[in-house]
Amino acid sequence: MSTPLRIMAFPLLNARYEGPLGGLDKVPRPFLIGVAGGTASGKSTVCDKIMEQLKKSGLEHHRHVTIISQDSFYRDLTAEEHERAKKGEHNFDHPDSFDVELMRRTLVDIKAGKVMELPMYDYIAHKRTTKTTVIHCADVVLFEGILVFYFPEIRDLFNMRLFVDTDPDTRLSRRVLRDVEERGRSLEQILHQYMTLVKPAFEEFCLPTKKYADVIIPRGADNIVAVDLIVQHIQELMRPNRPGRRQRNNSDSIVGRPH
Ligand SMILES: Nc1ncnc2c1ncn2[C@@H]1O[C@H](COP(=O)(O)OP(=O)(O)O)[C@@H](O)[C@H]1O
Ligand SMILES: O=c1ccn([C@@H]2O[C@H](COP(=O)(O)O)[C@@H](O)[C@H]2O)c(=O)[nH]1
Repeated sequence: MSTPLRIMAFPLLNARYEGPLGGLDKVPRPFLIGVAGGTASGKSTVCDKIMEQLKKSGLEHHRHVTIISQDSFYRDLTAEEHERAKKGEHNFDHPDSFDVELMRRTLVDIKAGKVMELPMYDYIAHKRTTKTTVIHCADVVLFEGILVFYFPEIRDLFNMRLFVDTDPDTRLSRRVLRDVEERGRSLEQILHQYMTLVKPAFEEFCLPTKKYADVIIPRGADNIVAVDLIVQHIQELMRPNRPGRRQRNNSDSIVGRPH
């Protein structure tokens, strides 16, 4: 049995939910950022960079930042599915692989300021682990995953949407190295899963969601300029008593947006 998600307590006194960018003078806290992109595009690395830079800023503007992964919301596998997964034949890249309602409720609770404990995912065992990430008093929550923009009920919860756009050959070579080193896969299994399931699902379900991004980050974490601009923008939005703060307009963008 995999570990269920747990809510530890009810809303914090200072938490509030105000919808995208709140009212004219308030920014929602936590500020929820969706980070999508293909497998091994650098989503986690970009999130780490954003978190590092937000935390680095002076004490006065110190931010509590948490990163969570869509992989915590994979549905539990049946024994038969688990056997297929071990051979690289279960489709973890299809939207049906995720428990979308659980994902939605969890994000709504996070936005409402509830203290949440989310299990981390074990890619070797193909299930959630007993290791958890606790979300508590976060100013910024980054939610990363291949299909975080695919489901409208999830997509609409984000205050900012980033898409990490990395060349497919680069992604495949990174995935091979990572899955051999960290996820206990053989080269044959990685390539078989990639060609039959991962690549077709990327083209059908993930790539079309790029159009929902506020910012597209070419080359991922190598793109220092894009990461710096994003961090500056978040800092500016979250600056207390910022004059003239206005509501988010869906046509707003920071670095660029798709056509
Ligand atoms: N800019 C980069 N240069 C070199 N290696 C990178 C870069 N970004 C990510 N990686 C490596 O590629 C692999 C996948 O990166 P990761 O950030 O985990 O991607 P994702 O979260 O999209 O799957 C990891 O092993 C990571 O260390
Ligand atoms: O048990 C599992 C769960 C997921 N995968 C693969 O992982 C990637 C998503 O993770 P990234 O960090 O974004 O690469 C997805 O493409 C799945 O194919 C898996 O192999 N096994």
